[in-house]
Amino acid sequence: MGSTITLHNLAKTYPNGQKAVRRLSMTVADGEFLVLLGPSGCGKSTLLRMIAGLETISGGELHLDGKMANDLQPSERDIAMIFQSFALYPSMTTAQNIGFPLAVQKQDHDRVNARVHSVAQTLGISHLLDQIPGRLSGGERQRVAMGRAVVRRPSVFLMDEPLSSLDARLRARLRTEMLAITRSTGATTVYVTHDQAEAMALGDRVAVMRDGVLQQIDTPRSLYALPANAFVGTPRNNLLHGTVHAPVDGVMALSSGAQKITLSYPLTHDHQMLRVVQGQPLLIGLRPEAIRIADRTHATVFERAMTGIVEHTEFQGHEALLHLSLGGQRADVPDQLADHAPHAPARRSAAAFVRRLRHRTGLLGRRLPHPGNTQPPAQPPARKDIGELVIRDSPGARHRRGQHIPLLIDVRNLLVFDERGERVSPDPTRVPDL
Ligand SMILES: Nc1ncnc2c1ncn2[C@@H]1O[C@H](COP(=O)(O)OP(=O)(O)OP(=O)(O)O)[C@@H](O)[C@H]1O
Repeated sequence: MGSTITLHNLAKTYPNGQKAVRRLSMTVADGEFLVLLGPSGCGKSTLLRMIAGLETISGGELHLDGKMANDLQPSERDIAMIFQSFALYPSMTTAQNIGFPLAVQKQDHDRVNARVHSVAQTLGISHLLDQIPGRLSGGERQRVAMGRAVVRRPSVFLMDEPLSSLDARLRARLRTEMLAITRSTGATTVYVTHDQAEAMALGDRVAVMRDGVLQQIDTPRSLYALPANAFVGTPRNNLLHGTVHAPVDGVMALSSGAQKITLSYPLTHDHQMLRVVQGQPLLIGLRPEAIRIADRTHATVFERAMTGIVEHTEFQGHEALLHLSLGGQRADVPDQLADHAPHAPARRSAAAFVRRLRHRTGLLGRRLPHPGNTQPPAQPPARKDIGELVIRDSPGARHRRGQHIPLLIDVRNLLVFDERGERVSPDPTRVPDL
């Protein structure tokens, strides 16, 4: 059995004034595996430690199974925590380390023994029960640490980058095992990582954080398909500066630098709505599946030709990454997003959407300057040295620096964000159809 964890406007300000978590609200369902994803310093560990009771809460409420838990002692929360640096008792054997939480509860020796053996078997470390940690490998020690967390069958697991010190193969194997164990116990899990691939692989849902602010919480599929903003979508997106052209008597197009992507007619609902942001500085997100290397003669009705110039090739064994220049300017995630809490879901009418778009892009009223930041948003510097576009290539292809590469862009897979990084296309009010 797991617990439901509810955070309501949870906040943490450290004594030095550092705001690590800002009014964060979400609910983790009973038995759910939730991944907290975000870059270093965004407040993931602080949030986890507040749930565990290891850090005081500065504001808001924490509820465990509907009961206010802000002031509960860690030992009263039925929570087990697993850290990156697994602190095992060096002089205790594997069996003693795993059984320790039960031993301190003064449980019957035979019962403890039986539980330790059963847990060790599940984790594949029965043959290591008499070893001390100094004689174990990193992976084995992490298994023992997991065993110690699992043995008392807590209703919540909190895991803080538990696998980050292990090599890639072991990490992949252990994370599958960890998922299986938490599923089998029915516990609720909150798992912290800054590894996007790990988050996507593990999470029932993924909560993306930036600078203490929750950006989006959703299933991995929805996060990938419909990122709320450029920050959430960036790790797998190429982000280009661009604008929408919508001449009254011509075809609508997006341009980036000297290159143009004409949209397909009849226009989709999402593309029709882009008319409202014409002429505005925008960010165009191109996911890897939106781009392929092929000549315009191979284009489907949804594909548009572009040309990239090879700046650099990164050989990765199973594939190569081509860094291409498009003659435009690569965009980075706007800093303004940092303090910007995502919008509450809006009404689903097109009119409301248009009004909101207009407001955001300054057609109606001026946007208020960000608190403490009265400067206009600065354009990030051009990074022409490595190109604006990174695409996958077959490892056998030998493209030379300076070579012109024909590209086809699928207009159905375009993401468009406003200059603050908020998604404007696909329609932000659309419910994922996945
Ligand atoms: N005890 C503390 N006192 C003051 N500031 C702190 C303290 N602990 C953390 N911070 C700050 O709070 C912010 C969030 O830290 P936190 O460790 O929660 O981030 P994180 O996302 O877990 O980072 P990482 O992935 O590097 O562990 C950071 O700016 C950090 O420097």
